[in-house]
Amino acid sequence: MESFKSTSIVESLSRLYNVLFPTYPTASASATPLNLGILGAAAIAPTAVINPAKRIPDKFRVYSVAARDPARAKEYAKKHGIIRTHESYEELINDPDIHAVYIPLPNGLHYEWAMKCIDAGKPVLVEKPVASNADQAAKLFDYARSKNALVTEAFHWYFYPAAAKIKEFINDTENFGEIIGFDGSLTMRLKGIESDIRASYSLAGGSLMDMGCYPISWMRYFFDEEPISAKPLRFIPFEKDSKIEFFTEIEYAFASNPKKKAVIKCGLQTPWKEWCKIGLLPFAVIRGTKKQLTYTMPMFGNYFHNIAVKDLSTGKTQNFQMYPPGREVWGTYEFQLESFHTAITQGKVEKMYPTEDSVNNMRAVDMAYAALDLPRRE
Ligand SMILES: NC(=O)C1=CN([C@@H]2O[C@H](COP(=O)(O)OP(=O)(O)OC[C@H]3O[C@@H](n4cnc5c(N)ncnc54)[C@H](OP(=O)(O)O)[C@@H]3O)[C@@H](O)[C@H]2O)C=CC1
Ligand SMILES: O=C1OC[C@@H](O)[C@H](O)[C@H]1O
Repeated sequence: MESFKSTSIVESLSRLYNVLFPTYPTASASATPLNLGILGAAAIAPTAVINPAKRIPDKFRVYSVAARDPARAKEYAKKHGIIRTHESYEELINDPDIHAVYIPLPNGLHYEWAMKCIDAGKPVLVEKPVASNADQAAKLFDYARSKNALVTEAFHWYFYPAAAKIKEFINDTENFGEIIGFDGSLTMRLKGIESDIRASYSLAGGSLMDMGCYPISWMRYFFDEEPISAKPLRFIPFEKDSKIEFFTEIEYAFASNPKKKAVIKCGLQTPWKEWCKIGLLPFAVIRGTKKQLTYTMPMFGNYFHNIAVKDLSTGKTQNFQMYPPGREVWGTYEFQLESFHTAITQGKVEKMYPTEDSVNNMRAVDMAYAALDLPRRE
């Protein structure tokens, strides 16, 4: 609890200003940053790596991007200040000047291109979910191990210091009680969803794949236990492809306690009514027998986050924040990228999202699809 504190409005506004209007440090003269290459002129790359790299210019520089259409790559590179482009994904990963690769391709292409990066001898940060299903994820990491290669999933929330502090807090059984429940939610209403990669079964889309994988990963992280079964509570299919869910609600059960349950809500096209009930912001609620903790904004926490601890015996709630001292403006992505650098340069792979968690997370996603009677993503 000592590491949790309340943030004043002035602190919050000043931090928010600096997050929205960032100033970046310049690289030191002696710096030898790693050259990062991006596969695909993807919408997420500026948030996930291009801007975060500007905060750590001694460690990374975004060196190149490749797109299916080379002209698109050139335009994207110009817009984002990327040094050069490659004519194809293949050419980029095989260039000796590229030291590491980031894969923000559609989910269904993660496995294929991560395997190719291993063969090209490149450490690779793969967007979530790391593969289309658990078998693929297991194969990918087995292959990476056999080649002593670094392949890691971009579950950026994991790197925000508040997550580990919360875990420490809830694991103090004397204070928190036994952990018996979880509610996690990540929902949105995406514009242009019909033509989005998330609505394509052949690209391994779906709301569990895109959004649900986050609250599932929070559940597994805070519970430190794998679910044994999943029960579908609600499912709204995409009218043009019933294999794609636009909104899903799933309940998981656990072996340690038949009463222990976790409810996950995720939506690509969340019904307005549901949004009014659950709110727009992502959250993870961990229920103990003595206390209940609500972590609002486990991702994008540098804009704002809140940790509400309710004492179940008094009914009183205290609210805290945990902006990392000296790095208040850093988001999940900056911490993730810095860890990726440490893993590459110092071999500290334990800094990255654990590979067994990547596989088990996909197992929980596969389990949910089976429970919904929907085909696993391939
Ligand atoms: N960490 C995070 O916070 C977030 C992660 N993501 C993840 O990042 C990945 C990309 O998401 P996002 O950036 O929103 O998606 P985009 O559609 O913007 O980008 C996907 C890229 O994949 C390339 N691509 C290659 N083959 C295909 C194909 N057959 N169909 C469509 N695109 C193709 C395109 O690159 P090209 O330029 O070569 O045409 C495109 O730029 C997903 O895995 C998603 O889960 C997404 C959002 C947030
Ligand atoms: O990873 C993600 O996080 C944020 C969402 O808006 C997005 O769709 C998803 O891909």
